[in-house]
Amino acid sequence: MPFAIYRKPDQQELQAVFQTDKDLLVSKDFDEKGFLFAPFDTEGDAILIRPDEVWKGKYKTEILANTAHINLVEDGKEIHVDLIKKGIQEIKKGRLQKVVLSRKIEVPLTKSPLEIFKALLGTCPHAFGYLFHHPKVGTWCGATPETLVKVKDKELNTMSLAATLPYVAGEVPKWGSKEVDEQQMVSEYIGDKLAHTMEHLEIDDAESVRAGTLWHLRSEVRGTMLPNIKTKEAVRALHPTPAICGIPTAEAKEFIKKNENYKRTFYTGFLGELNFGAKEETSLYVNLRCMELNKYNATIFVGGGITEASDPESEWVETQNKSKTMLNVL
Ligand SMILES: C=C(O[C@@H]1C=C(C(=O)O)C=C[C@H]1O)C(=O)O
Repeated sequence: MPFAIYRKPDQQELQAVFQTDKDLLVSKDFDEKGFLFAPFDTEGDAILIRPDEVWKGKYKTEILANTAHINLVEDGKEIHVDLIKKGIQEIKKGRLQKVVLSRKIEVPLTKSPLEIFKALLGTCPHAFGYLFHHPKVGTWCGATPETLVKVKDKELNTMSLAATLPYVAGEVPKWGSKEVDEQQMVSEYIGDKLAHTMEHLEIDDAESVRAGTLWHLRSEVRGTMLPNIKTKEAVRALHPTPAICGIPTAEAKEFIKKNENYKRTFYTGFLGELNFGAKEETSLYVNLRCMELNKYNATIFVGGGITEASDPESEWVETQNKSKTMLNVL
């Protein structure tokens, strides 16, 4: 039976949504109620789990340390480094400013989906952790640090999240100009994209936030939507954000589709509650730090933002560091 079980960031509660038949439901206008699971490609179907049964329960997250030694997967390095070089060359031609390039990693499975999900909740308490299953779509699991959009009445919250450094206990991250500029670019772009839908909009200064084994730079963004604007318009204005696609959006998307060596499907899509609960709130997250679970293996997805200032080797290392979040629990 289709279901999603999830824990919101920093919460001590688990929630689950079950659909009692196996129908594949699609949300067209984000007017329905339920749990949404949408792909990266805006032309693809946004899957909806109808909340026939809803369950909530207290869940004390058992905080787990990250494994001291993780075996990173070096396969595919040359292909990914070449892709990054190609991205930098394209940016130098002047049409593209930023493009997010990604890859997938196959790892044999030794644990059940539920064990993996519980371990992710323990290692990433500040993330939105989820386990999604639909017999006609597959099984996905992740712990994402990124909110796409939250809408309550007309109040909207989102964030500009970009730039990555490894987390080292007891040390504060030292951001370089590449990272600061990259995150600033994302903030400005989100501001521009939302401008026509909002009465007013505030974008906070960037702060360092921890996501499992990593640091990111984040600015919170909030505002009030114009009376005639619905969640659908806000989502369409935001997705795909430059945090996971690039700047300008159309050019970056085209470059990704043409040059990435696989189909992203639900990685860098978005998921979460749609018009949910008594107050019909929506809270959607970007599907990052995630994996697709099959019978015998897990497919992990990782990527990073490429700008003119990117160094291909460091960008490879960044995707390796991102993969630790998932490798840690497999
Ligand atoms: C694309 C990913 O993450 C995104 C890219 C980041 C970056 O380029 O530094 C940081 C956070 C996310 O917005 C990913 O985790 O796969």
